[in-house]
Amino acid sequence: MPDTPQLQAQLAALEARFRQRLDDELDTLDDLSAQLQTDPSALQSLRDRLHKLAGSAGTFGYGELGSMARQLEQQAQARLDDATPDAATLASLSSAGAQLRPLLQRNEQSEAQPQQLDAGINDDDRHRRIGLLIEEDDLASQMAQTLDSFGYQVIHLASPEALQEAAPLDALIIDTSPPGSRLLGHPMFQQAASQLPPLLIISSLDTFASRLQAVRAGAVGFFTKPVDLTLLERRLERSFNNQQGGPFRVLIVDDDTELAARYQLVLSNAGIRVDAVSNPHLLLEKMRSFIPEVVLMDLNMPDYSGPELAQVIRLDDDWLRVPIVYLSAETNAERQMSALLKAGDDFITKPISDSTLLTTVYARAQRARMVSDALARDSLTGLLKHADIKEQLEVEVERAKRCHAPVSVAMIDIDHFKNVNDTYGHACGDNVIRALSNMLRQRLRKVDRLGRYGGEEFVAVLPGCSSKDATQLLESIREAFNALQFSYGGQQFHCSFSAGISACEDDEWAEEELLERADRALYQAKQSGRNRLCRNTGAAD
Ligand SMILES: Nc1nc2c(ncn2[C@@H]2O[C@H](COP(=O)(O)OP(=O)(O)OP(=O)(O)O)[C@@H](O)[C@H]2O)c(=O)[nH]1
Repeated sequence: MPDTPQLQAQLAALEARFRQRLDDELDTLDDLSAQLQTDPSALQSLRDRLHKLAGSAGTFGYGELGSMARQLEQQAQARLDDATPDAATLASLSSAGAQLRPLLQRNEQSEAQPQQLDAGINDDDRHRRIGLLIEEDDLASQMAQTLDSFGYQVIHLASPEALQEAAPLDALIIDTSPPGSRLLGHPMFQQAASQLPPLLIISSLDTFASRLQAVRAGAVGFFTKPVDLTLLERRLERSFNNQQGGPFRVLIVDDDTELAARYQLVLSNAGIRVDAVSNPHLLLEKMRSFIPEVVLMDLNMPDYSGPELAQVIRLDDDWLRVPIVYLSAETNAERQMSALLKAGDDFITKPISDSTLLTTVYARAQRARMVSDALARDSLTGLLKHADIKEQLEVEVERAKRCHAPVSVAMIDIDHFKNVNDTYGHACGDNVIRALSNMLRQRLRKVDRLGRYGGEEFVAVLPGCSSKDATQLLESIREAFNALQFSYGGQQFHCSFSAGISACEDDEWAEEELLERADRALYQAKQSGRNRLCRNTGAAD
């Protein structure tokens, strides 16, 4: 595979150059911020510099810094558009460099400890920040408590003006129901939807007009009182789904290793995971171990043609969802068509510009993931289905072997769930299942994989996590779930779960063994009284 030292050196050189530029850039931002106090004309330069930084930082792995630069850029733009002085914006812009510098340091620290980053529980994943603009104290505190138990960080906002100060927010929930509320008419909500976090609106009016007003305000969710908090949480989660799922995986099939290395450089620089095969005999093996979401296929190779290899891939039902894109200097439309009729989904014509390559791959990968997700996800919980979580376990075990890193598996089963159904009804039981799945999803990291294994049984795959770390994490979720209060028909009740944990802390284990061990540990947890975790470390047991 073309993961050559030269490529690494190229990437490293690019990154080092950017890192060096960052120091200078933050110094310049400091200067401009200071200048802003006395010279308003500095605002335009400040905005332009922030714009550039927002565009480049993420590409080089400084995602948080890039997002903050984007927020500041938007503030500067808003101020440029509106001549009315605004003390809060001015104060924020006057410390632009100071706000960005800690994010750079934070990035640096996490870069310095890649192992810890992998093995850490939850800490690498910032809790999602949810702003609440809710006047009614009872609703605000009930919502804060529920969102907190799902692992969100709740920020209470006293007024729309507080929005800027609270940025960056991952979502904003506003209550428009108090009589005479003009919240949605506030200038803060008149800006483009792309400049606001995803908006969820609560209203006391369940009418077409109130829904239309919500849509026009750019809402991604609309709820009438009394608010079903489980449903609201689910909608929140759905609005985040597009942002989740880890880097796209792209496989390049090309006998020209130099060229493949070039594509790899461009794609991996944009955060895409890339692998390459130059020997077609290894193609199927690579498909199975890497599980790509897009295949980039050279059209003409010495002993094989691209369409032949594409057809070999298409013989296997498992790969029907994976788009195959030909990379070719072939511009003849008829010949392109003939290749596509055999197999394959798209053409990119060589020479390929970096942006064409990236755009095509992104669009294809995004769509493939959406289709895959829609097919793979369980309708009640939105989690991966049985077969798909097993597939993800395979991917993670392979990765763990490659990186010599641990991976843990947790099998989680709600206790006495039949009683919940029998006492409160099946619909209420469904809500309990949803609540646990939402809580797990929130409290696990983005890199973790979570599936609904059976009725009230879940499987979590935790890459980079030792069994000790996994136990600690699951223990905190067990406590939070047990503390969650469910209500049904005026009755209140609590639920619990038991879990079995196993881990692969060396390279020898197969995924089946991990699942079996977790299952045995779960059985043990049930036998010893439920509402507890048991660990199966693989040591004589
Ligand atoms: N509401 C609801 N119930 C389900 C669903 N899938 C499975 N169940 C029910 O979950 C219950 C599982 O019961 P059991 O396997 O006996 O286990 P349990 O009562 O949880 O007891 P322990 O696991 O031993 O603590 C059965 O009554 C199933 O009908 C679902 O999607 N929704």
